[in-house]
Order: sequence, then C-alpha cells, then structure tokens
Amino acid sequence: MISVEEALAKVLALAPDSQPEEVPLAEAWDRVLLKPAVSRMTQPPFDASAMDGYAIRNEDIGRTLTVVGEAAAGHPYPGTASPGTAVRIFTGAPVPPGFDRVIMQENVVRNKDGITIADPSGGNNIRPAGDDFHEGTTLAAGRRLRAADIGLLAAMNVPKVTLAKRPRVAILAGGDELVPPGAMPGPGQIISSNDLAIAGLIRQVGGDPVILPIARDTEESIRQALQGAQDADLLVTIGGASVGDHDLIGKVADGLGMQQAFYKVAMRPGKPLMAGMLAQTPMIGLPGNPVSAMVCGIIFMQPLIMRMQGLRHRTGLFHARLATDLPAEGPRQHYLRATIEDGDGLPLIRPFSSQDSARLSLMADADALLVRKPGEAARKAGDIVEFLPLRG
Ligand SMILES: Nc1nc2c(c(=O)[nH]1)N[C@H]1C(S)=C(S)[C@@H](COP(=O)(O)OP(=O)(O)OC[C@H]3O[C@@H](n4cnc5c(N)ncnc54)[C@H](O)[C@@H]3O)O[C@H]1N2
Ligand code: MOO
Repeated sequence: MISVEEALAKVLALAPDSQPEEVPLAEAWDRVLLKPAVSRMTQPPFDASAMDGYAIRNEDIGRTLTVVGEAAAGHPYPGTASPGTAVRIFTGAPVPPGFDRVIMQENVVRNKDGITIADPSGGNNIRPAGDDFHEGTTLAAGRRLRAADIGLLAAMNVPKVTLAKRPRVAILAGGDELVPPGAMPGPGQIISSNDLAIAGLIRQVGGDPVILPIARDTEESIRQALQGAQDADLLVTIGGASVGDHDLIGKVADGLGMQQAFYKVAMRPGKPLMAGMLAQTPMIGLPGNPVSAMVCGIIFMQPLIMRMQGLRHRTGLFHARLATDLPAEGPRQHYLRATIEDGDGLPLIRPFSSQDSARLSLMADADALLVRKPGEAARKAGDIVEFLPLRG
C-alpha cells in the first residue's frame, strides 16, 4: 500500500494538458483563465473627478470664481481652464485641461454664476488617468475568475477570454443493489447516492459531470459502460473496488488494458482506491462506501480536476484544538469527520464518536476532516491538530 502523498502524486501525473477555449466574458465567472488577458483600455481614460462639485485652479483659491460651464459623466466640458473661472463638475466627468482641483459642493457657496470656496481643505479630488490600470496591463493566467476579476476584465474592454475547458467527468456507479433516487427499491436494494455526491464535488472544482446509467454487477455491464465512457476527459467509477466476488471494476478495467498507477492507499476511509489510464482516459476507481467515496473524491479527484484546468490545489492544512481525547492511530492516514466550533484563539474541533464510512448523515454534518498521520500517538483534549475544512 502506498502513502496518500505518493498516491496523490501518481493521480496528478495522470492529468492531460489543459485545453483552451474562447468564451464570452459574461460566461467566464468561476472558470480558469488559461491565457493572460491584456487590457485594451487605460482606466480612468482621462483625469476624472472623484466628487460632485467645482473644478478650479488651485492658485485661484481665495477669489470669487465665475462658473463658465458644466462637465458631467459622459459629457465633457469642451473648453480649458482660464484664470478666475470654475466648471460645475460631477463624479466621473473628465476634469477639463488646466484645472487641477475639484472642490466638493458642500464646501462651496454659490451665488448665481459666482462661487466662493468656504472650506479649501482636503485633497484635489481628481483620479489621474491610468490610476487603476493601463492599456497593455495583463491579468495573469492560472486564476479562477472571481466576480472582481470579471469586473476588471470588463473594464479592460476584454469581451472574450481564453479559458481552460471544463473537464467532462463521466461517473459510473455500479451495483445490483442500486436504484436511482425516486425509484422504488426492491428487496435488498438502496438508493444510489454516491454518483450525485461525486457530481457535486466535480462541479465544486469546475468540472462538468456526466452521470452514466448504473452498471450491474456483471463483467459485461461494466465493460460496456467503461468502453462507452472513454470520450470523457476523466472517468470516475464508484464501488466494486474491494476484494469481494462482485467487486469487478479492477478486473474489467484490467481486461480492457488499463495501465494501473496504483491500487490501495494507506488511508482511512478509502483504502481500496485505484487509479490509472484506460487508453487515453485517466481513470479513478473510488471505493463504494459513501463517505470513503467522498473523502477520496476530495483528496484525489478534486486536485486532479483542478490540475486538468492548470490550477494548483490547496496543500496546507488548518490548525485547531482538539475537543476530546483520541487513541493512537494505526498504519493508515485517518480522515475523521468532525465539527468546528469557535474556540479560544484556535477553533475547537470535535470528531464524531462514530466514524463509520457508510454514514452519510455524519459526512453531511461535518465541517472538517481532522487529518491524523499514520502511527500518530494518542492525543489529549486541548492538543493542537490539523484539519481540512469542508465548508467555504
Ligand atoms: N474483505 C474485505 N472487505 C472489505 C474491505 C477489505 O479490505 N476486505 N474493504 C472495505 C472497505 S474499506 C470499503 S471502502 C469497501 C469498498 O468496497 P467497494 O469499493 O467494493 O464497494 P461496494 O462493495 O460496491 O460497496 C460498498 C458499500 O457502499 C455501497 N454503495 C456502493 N455504491 C454506492 C452508491 N452509488 N450509492 C450508495 N451506496 C453505494 C454499497 O451498497 C455497499 O454498502 O469494501 C469493504 N469491504
Ligand atoms: O476505506 Mo473503507 O473506505 O475504510 O470504508
């Protein structure tokens, strides 16, 4: 059995190069910029007023000035400054050439066409041209575009961007006991939940999940499903990964010529994880227990999907204070489902007393996975431990 770190490195090595795609900016939110975007604008394009008030010449302060015209956003004043004059100006309007200050209107007394400045304190209230960015400024590639990035690109007058294609991820759940949500389970049957949960994890990191029909526990059913899914960018199977007579994924994939990168990882839950290449398609075989499938999805599948878009996954863990004693660990890295509460200085982490890898209700209530190293010694309440957050 290999370690989590080794397994992750082998999974990431399966990632093909990111594929570029030109996309209208309006559809680019939360997707990954693959080529740097270059600004076609200088912002602001002109010296712009930051206040509603009067454009004046600094050296005219103390005089009564004649208001000779108006500049509003989108409506520049056509002239230039001359001594003893002011221009009525509004926020966002170009400051006419020769004026070097805007006095906010609250600090001005107006009398017909004349103004006097009641309070000359404060700054010049002018945003110089190019204060924000210039034509040719680039937004670097490799970032997942947030709302502010989209706004910035719009301001840069970049109507289309080159993004990484969303990896299409085929999800194959298998098992004679499984029926889809909404169906009536027969004797011994349950509802297939893993495929939908895994689809959620795929969406969370920018992938495009395609849920395939549930495969039966026969070699033929699994073979057909695997063969039909090879046009996906990534193939994720769930279940049938262990050693039972009906656990056929490894056997069938092997028969189809899968190049296995590894089978079995020293982790809890998630031991019977498998990964490799099926022809040109990377494949991850997740274990069937619902929590095991999700934990492996978070630790291995999500980083792979991020890598396929040219992104790095988060590597660091967070620190918390343990709320309860914990026994020594065995030889596998343990991911305990836990809640997080506010604590004194550090958050308080409280692992659930049951860590059964079939209990989805606990996974749904968990705020974090408390990560314990293989062979870690017993811990006392109050000790500092590491966790991976599951929310936000
Ligand atoms: N003799 C051994 N038995 C088992 C071992 C072992 O080392 N030796 N490992 C256990 C561990 S750990 C896990 S994890 C499971 C993994 O088994 P499989 O990947 O073969 O998964 P299945 O047997 O198909 O299913 C396990 C469990 O999960 C339920 N399941 C499967 N798919 C779904 C789905 N889409 N939605 C909801 N629930 C699903 C399935 O009904 C089973 O209850 O093996 C242990 N056994
Ligand atoms: O790995 Mo199993 O995933 O321990 O339940």
